[in-house]
Amino acid sequence: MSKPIFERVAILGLGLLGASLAHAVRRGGLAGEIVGYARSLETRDRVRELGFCDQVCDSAADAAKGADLVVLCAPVGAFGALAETIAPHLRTDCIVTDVGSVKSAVVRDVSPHIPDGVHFIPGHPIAGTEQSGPDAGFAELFDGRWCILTPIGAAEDDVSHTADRAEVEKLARFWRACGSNVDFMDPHHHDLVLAITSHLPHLIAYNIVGTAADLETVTQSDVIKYSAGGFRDFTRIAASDPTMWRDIFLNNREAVLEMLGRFTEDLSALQRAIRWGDGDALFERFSRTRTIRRSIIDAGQDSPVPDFGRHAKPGDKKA
Ligand SMILES: NC(=O)c1ccc[n+]([C@@H]2O[C@H](COP(=O)([O-])OP(=O)(O)OC[C@H]3O[C@@H](n4cnc5c(N)ncnc54)[C@H](O)[C@@H]3O)[C@@H](O)[C@H]2O)c1
Ligand SMILES: O=C(O)C(=O)C[C@]1(C(=O)O)C=C[C@@H](O)C=C1
Repeated sequence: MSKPIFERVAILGLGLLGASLAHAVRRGGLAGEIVGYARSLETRDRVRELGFCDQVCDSAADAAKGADLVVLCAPVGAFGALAETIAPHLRTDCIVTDVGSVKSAVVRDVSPHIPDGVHFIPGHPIAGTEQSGPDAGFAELFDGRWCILTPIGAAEDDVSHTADRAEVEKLARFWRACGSNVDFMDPHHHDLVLAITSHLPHLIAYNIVGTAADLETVTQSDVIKYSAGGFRDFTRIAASDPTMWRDIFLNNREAVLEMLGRFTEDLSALQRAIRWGDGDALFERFSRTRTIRRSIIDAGQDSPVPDFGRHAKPGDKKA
């Protein structure tokens, strides 16, 4: 158990990410007090029952008051309004951060509301599951995963010239104590990288599962009964929270459209290779992608099944 890094951590939004963060903060003893806010009474009551916050407030302003760390954990489309609501109540010198899956739009929406003397340091833990809500949270979610911080004005991998250098380092220390590895990027670069590694895969999953569900010649029960490994993996991703993902696509539009354009061209090339029986082209492509998978495993970015960080929680029965 470490010494607390913050006196009062306010977590606004108590779904998968907010709840997991509260659990991780408690596990590490990283805060004197964990205060939570959720929009609905039902969630607030459930969080009181689950007991992972020391206090659950009925308003975001009350939760943020007196906090030296405020973490926005709602869907990214809600961040601007949340920041506006809490702004007058923020303690001077407090750090405001977030866990949103896009960064440029968050900087655009939140920065205008941040008062002088408050440090806004956007962040994104690259850790999640397809589950949502407060019951889905667990302390191990961030263990061994990357958390990307995108301090405003910092070049990639270099936070030395941000005005908030000491605060950036404090926040990085906090995420490390939550189990993460920390990296720095500028928001634009983050959005491009995540567009290909996270957002496009989700779009493809939503689309392929939707296509299968709409087929007339293959019934839905055929799809469910004979769902092979590949399709099954897509259905897990396509079960992710619709509000969260709507907000991600609306707020990372340009980067996603750029990656989607490239993807569509590459898909057309595969289509052509199949049509013309060009086995060499298919073989070359599949061999190249196999190397990527091996590099991910070699880099320790994939874990053996069952993967508690992604598919299940410790204590869950093996499927
Ligand atoms: N789920 C993932 O895999 C994952 C991973 C990394 C980052 N994120 C980011 O974390 C954030 C939260 O995602 P999650 O998976 O915890 O979602 P979730 O649906 O489990 O939880 C979101 C919470 O925010 C609350 N909320 C919704 N609208 C709100 C509003 N207008 N004001 C205040 N609260 C509101 C919801 O009631 C819910 O409690 C998102 O910004 C998402 O992009 C998610
Ligand atoms: O594993 C999953 O279920 C996830 O989708 C997690 C995932 C990802 O794409 O890797 C989803 C969104 C994030 O912002 C970060 C992580």
